[in-house]
Amino acid sequence: MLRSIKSLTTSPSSHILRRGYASEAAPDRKVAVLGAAGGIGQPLALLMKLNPLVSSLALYDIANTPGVAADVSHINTRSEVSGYSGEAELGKALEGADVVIIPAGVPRKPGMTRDDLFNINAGIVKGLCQAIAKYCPQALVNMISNPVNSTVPIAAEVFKKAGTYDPKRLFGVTTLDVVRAKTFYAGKAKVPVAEVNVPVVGGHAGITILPLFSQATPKANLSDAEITALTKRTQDGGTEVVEAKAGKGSATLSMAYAGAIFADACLKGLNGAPDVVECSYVQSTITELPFFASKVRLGKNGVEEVLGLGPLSDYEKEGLEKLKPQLQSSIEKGIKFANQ
Ligand SMILES: NC(=O)c1ccc[n+]([C@@H]2O[C@H](COP(=O)([O-])OP(=O)(O)OC[C@H]3O[C@@H](n4cnc5c(N)ncnc54)[C@H](O)[C@@H]3O)[C@@H](O)[C@H]2O)c1
Ligand SMILES: O=C(O)C[C@H](O)C(=O)O
Repeated sequence: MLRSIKSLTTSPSSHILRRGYASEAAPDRKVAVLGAAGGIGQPLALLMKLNPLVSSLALYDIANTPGVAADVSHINTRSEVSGYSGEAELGKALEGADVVIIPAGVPRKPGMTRDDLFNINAGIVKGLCQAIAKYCPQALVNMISNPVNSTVPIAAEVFKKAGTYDPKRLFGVTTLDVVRAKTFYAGKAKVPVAEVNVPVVGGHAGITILPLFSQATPKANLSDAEITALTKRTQDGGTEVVEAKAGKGSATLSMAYAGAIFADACLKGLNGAPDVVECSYVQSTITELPFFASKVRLGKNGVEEVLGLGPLSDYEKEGLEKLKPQLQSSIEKGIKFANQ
């Protein structure tokens, strides 16, 4: 380990703990972030450092981790922060992890699809998952690296080969689609954004992202044209950011926020909190596709229940049929790669 930094301000008498912000009764939980020095990794490390459910935060990247770890470690919250740099330290970063979050890999540039990242990111994800199978096979894996529609099937195949696959413990992080759908819906429906709920199902690329605005709450009387526009904006949300960043990467800050929400839900589930439900891309039987994003109930073992789609509008039924061939082919591509 290049550097192990203990936060100096996490003694039981610290201000935050005295205020009860971090429950002293919360069990110890280790979270590892792989790709922690990147555009998502850094703000995600910050947000996980702020999470009182985390007792140990391991930050891993192929380079530049010590600086990020030193910086984050000075924040006076519960978790102890350790930085790990380079493959030789990956095992230490992973040992004992309850949740592993993976934002490692290259982001899109304008004109690229997420699938254009496959050639580089598939190999990165495969290597990281082999290490997870070896060092923390029980961990809940939160896959952020794109193309998520393929990287999750790759992870599943790697774990199967290693004999450690548990479909309840593997998640594609699609929370950013939900975050976007909520924001865009609130703006259009003129309802308080904090009260909005919108399930987003399918996958995480273009038309495979299917927001179910017919189930959105609070209810609003939006026209078909408005629903179509909201759906398209949610599906193209990633591209909107890639174009605005003009070659400097894709969503990082909103993704870190979304990743932190999803990891927090995983931790709450592990700790036995009731009714923890988030959308995620998981092994699924609710359609004929082997992986599919939908609402998932989280618990002590990861996925407790994959919830059904609920009633769909005709527009959403059409969207569901359209996305299936594309999602199926991304899944097959991932499986084929992992078994090469
Ligand atoms: N799921 C989603 O909703 C979502 C949203 C945004 C971005 N993403 C994806 O997240 C990934 C990361 O995006 P970013 O903007 O943070 O990119 P980035 O280039 O800023 O950071 C990626 C980091 O990964 C590291 N890395 C590369 N290979 C590694 C390896 N083998 N082990 C550990 N770390 C490694 C790099 O050193 C870098 O620090 C991209 O694939 C992007 O498409 C997904
Ligand atoms: O769009 C991208 O390439 C990154 C991410 O998947 C997103 O939805 O923002």
